[in-house]
Amino acid sequence: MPHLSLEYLTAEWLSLNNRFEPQTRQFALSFFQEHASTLAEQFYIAMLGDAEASKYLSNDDVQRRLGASMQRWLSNLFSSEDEASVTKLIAEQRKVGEVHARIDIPLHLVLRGARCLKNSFSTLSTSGFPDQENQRVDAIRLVSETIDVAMEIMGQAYAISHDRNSRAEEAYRLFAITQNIANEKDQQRAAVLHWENQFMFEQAVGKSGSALPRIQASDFGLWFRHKGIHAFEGSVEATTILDAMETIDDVIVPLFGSDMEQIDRQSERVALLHDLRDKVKSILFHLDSLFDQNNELESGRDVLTRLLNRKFLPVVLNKQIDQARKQKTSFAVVALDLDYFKQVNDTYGHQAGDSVLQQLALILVNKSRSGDYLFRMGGEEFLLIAVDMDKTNIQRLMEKLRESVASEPFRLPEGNTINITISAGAACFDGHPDYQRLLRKADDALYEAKNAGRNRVVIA
Ligand SMILES: Nc1nc2c(ncn2[C@@H]2O[C@H](COP(=O)(O)OP(=O)(O)OP(=O)(O)O)[C@@H](O)[C@H]2O)c(=O)[nH]1
Repeated sequence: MPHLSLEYLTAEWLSLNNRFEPQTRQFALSFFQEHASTLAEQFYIAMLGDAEASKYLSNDDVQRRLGASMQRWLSNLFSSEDEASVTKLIAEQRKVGEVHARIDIPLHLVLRGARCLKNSFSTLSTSGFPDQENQRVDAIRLVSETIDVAMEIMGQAYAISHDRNSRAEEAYRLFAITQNIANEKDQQRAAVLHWENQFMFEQAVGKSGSALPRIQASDFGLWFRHKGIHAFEGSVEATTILDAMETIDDVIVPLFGSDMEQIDRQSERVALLHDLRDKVKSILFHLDSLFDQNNELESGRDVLTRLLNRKFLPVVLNKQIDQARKQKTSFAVVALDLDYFKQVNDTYGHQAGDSVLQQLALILVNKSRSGDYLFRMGGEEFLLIAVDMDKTNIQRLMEKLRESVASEPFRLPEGNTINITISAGAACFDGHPDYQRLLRKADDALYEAKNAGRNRVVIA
């Protein structure tokens, strides 16, 4: 999509400004400064009335900052006069459009917000020019046209980013299941059977309902709910597998529960086990079919470590945010970085450094769960997205990773071994829709861990 050039937009915005008297612009400016909190409040009430819009505004942090950011945005719109500040203003509108696309706010909601602001201005400004109706009409036109120009620029940046995200999302859907498809299929089949075995054993030794393992929380369950479901999105088989898992966990397993005495007649117990086995068979059958349909897809990974590269990070994070919101769960983002890695390269050579990176990737894969995501962000920086994770568990997981790395002798190509440590910083999803914030918090926590002496973990 071609961009309207910056020069063209700047000239248009300046000519819009010049069509109005300086005191009209001044009026708009002081009006917005004076009424910022009332406007934010009205805006908030109007948007919360819309179920779709409210989910983008319900986060406490968004709510707290809304008034201030709206005031800043409006003040800038009416205080920028010369060419340099208008150019800066245009860049700001583009950035806002990109943020909206990143957090996937539908464009019509942004336009609705703008309409709400224009409407509030024309209603509230009646007292500003009691005797001069013409000036009030002028001010309304200025405010309306300025907000429209801002929306136009935001909208264009939004569309460009959104197109890019959609393409990445589609590519990711194809990519997600294609990392060695035969392997993945075998691994996930084995994970289903492992859960079934575990369940059979535990119920045979007399464990009751709540203590019995649930398939949705098993390795397979996590993998399917977080990765498989995106890869196979829209297919009937995927829905059938999700339904089968739900029936197992919510209907069949509880019958093995504290009411076991009531189903202690052998025949009822056997019938229940048959039901369970049928559901597991159905999961395996549909899983095979999903893999078979998708076995010709391409893959794309970091060449050195075979971890994900950062290309799909935005898609994965947006999907996790969406899922966490819908299912009221949380997840964590962990930034990991090797300590003093430069010394390894300087002392033992680049090839030795490469081998350390590969061994580290292997440890991270082995110590995380198959539903988690591991990225190599570049150089010696890694990122883990730990699904279904809260603050207590992430602390435990990070310590486990840190200790595993510290205690592992890393083999170098020459045959000798060295010890390496990592530092890590984590942030848990707190309901805020913008994943960049989460990445920033994890990075800040990592920075803190480095500053505190390295070989340690910090949670934001
Ligand atoms: N062998 C190898 N080295 C890499 C690769 N990518 C980045 N590096 C090296 O990683 C090193 C990173 O150094 P720094 O950023 O100073 O970090 P550090 O030495 O680990 O120090 P701290 O992170 O502060 O503990 C540099 O020497 C890079 O050349 C790679 O793919 N292979």
